[in-house]
Amino acid sequence: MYHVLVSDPISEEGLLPLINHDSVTCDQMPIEAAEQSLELYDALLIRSGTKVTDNLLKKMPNLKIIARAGVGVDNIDIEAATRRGVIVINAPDGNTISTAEHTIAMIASLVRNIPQATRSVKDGIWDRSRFTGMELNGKTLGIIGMGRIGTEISKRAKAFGIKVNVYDPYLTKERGEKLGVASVSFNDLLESSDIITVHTPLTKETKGLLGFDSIPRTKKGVWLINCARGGIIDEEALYHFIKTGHVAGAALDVFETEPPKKNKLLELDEVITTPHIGASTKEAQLNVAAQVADEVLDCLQGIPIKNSINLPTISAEIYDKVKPFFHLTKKMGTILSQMVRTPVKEIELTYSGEVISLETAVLTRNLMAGFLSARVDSPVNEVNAPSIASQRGIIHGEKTGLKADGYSNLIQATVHGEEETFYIRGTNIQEYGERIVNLNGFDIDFYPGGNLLYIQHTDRPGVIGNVGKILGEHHINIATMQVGRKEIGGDAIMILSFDEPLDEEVILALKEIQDLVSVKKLEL
Ligand SMILES: NC(=O)c1ccc[n+]([C@@H]2O[C@H](COP(=O)([O-])OP(=O)(O)OC[C@H]3O[C@@H](n4cnc5c(N)ncnc54)[C@H](O)[C@@H]3O)[C@@H](O)[C@H]2O)c1
Ligand SMILES: O=C(O)[C@H](O)COP(=O)(O)O
Repeated sequence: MYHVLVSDPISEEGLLPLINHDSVTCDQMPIEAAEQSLELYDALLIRSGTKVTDNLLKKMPNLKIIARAGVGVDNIDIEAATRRGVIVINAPDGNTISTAEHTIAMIASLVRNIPQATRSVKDGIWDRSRFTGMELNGKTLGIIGMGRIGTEISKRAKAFGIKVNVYDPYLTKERGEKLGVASVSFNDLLESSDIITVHTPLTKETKGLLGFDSIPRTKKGVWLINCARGGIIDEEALYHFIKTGHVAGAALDVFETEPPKKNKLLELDEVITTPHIGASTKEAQLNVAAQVADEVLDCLQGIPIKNSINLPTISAEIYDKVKPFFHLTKKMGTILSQMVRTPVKEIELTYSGEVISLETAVLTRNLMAGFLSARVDSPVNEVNAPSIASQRGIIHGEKTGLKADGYSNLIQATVHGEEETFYIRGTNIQEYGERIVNLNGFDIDFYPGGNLLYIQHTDRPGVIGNVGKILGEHHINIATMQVGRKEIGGDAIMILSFDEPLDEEVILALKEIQDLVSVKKLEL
């Protein structure tokens, strides 16, 4: 008999296949109430209310799977679950439509003052002139993040006669055309939109994407919406620009801290809110519950599951053989994602030398995971990377036969984008471990780890000296430095490593050097 604990409110109807299954006993109660019997459970089903910490996992030694009935898994310590061999799954698209509909409802409510007018009527005040709104027909909606939810919003907005502009650096032109939206630059979106709605994950790049720098570039009287994750719109900046009258109003389903505490935005009439209920409809809850119920049953019965976030799919024996290339391929993907910031159509892996006798498919998936991690909301691993890539129209392929160039093994990953092609080559050398040996035709040799800086420049006397001079002026010690060029006086690159991470100020100073084409920190 399998024991399942459902510790958040999840649609019972959706869970019926699990609840009614002969081999399952299902308890529905919060973690605190199950404290005495935690060691019993084989499966844990949650929403965002349950925090799955390493400590909780320690008390659940029998646990095989954690199922998140929804998208975000930021309340689960994935690393701890993976380490403890617990599979984590989610239901990535079960609540897409409901969240898109909620966003549309928020937009309509905001521009027509519906919550404020409701309050006024209920207070006995019949004031029709105070609530003059804005018509949506003919206005421009800027959607930042054209994934599952952004796409559904664009379809619905068009029915209102709204023109839709989208900004998503990872959206290919072809997909944009297929969806019938105008893909524009971030700046054009800011300048052209009457309403801006964000639908990206919360990442280092999207935190404060609408903030003190960008909001002043929007139209005066712009309306801002956040039904994605708190923090994508900087709350401090939002408050400031509503007070100055630049932003007409905002609709927020999510907050930097939930529930919001002492949040000044809640004092403003121009701000309408809901308590993170984008996914809270009967239908969405039924969808996500049914999706995870099926997957949990499959998992408990040993049937392969589809939406795993961390499932290791290879046996320990195969894992041992591919291990030397495991981190290497992940890092190659991560470097590629930082080198290529434009839409991508294809990732092609070429293997040569000893590595071709191994289970290279897992390495390819691993590299894709490294590449995609910076671009999508939910965790990407070697299990779910291919399906995430295909959802985004990125194809991938593998071949063998690259000349090993004297290395006992060599892996090349080539990214074909709309505007550029970029490749990276890596190897694992017995005495030295992982090395990156070529970046887009530049022979180079560095360990992919630590604090790295990539500089592209023209091969001229004095450039390297100037880099050293600026770093010296900032009291920065260079640990290692590699230079690669294709021909004398042509394009060249440098890879430098440091003991400490570099400040932005140093990067800005380096960018001032003549003959430097690009300067990037490589984060691994
Ligand atoms: N309010 C709710 O109850 C609720 C419900 C479901 C999902 N969500 C949140 O909504 C957001 C979107 O969910 P989704 O399912 O559409 O995710 P998704 O992964 O399908 O789409 C995210 C999109 O953002 C794009 N993106 C990534 N970085 C970007 C950047 N720097 N600038 C512009 N675009 C960028 C990606 O290319 C992708 O197309 C997530 O934050 C998710 O957690 C909220
Ligand atoms: O990540 C999600 O799916 C949404 O934010 C909804 O979360 P909830 O299931 O706790 O409502």
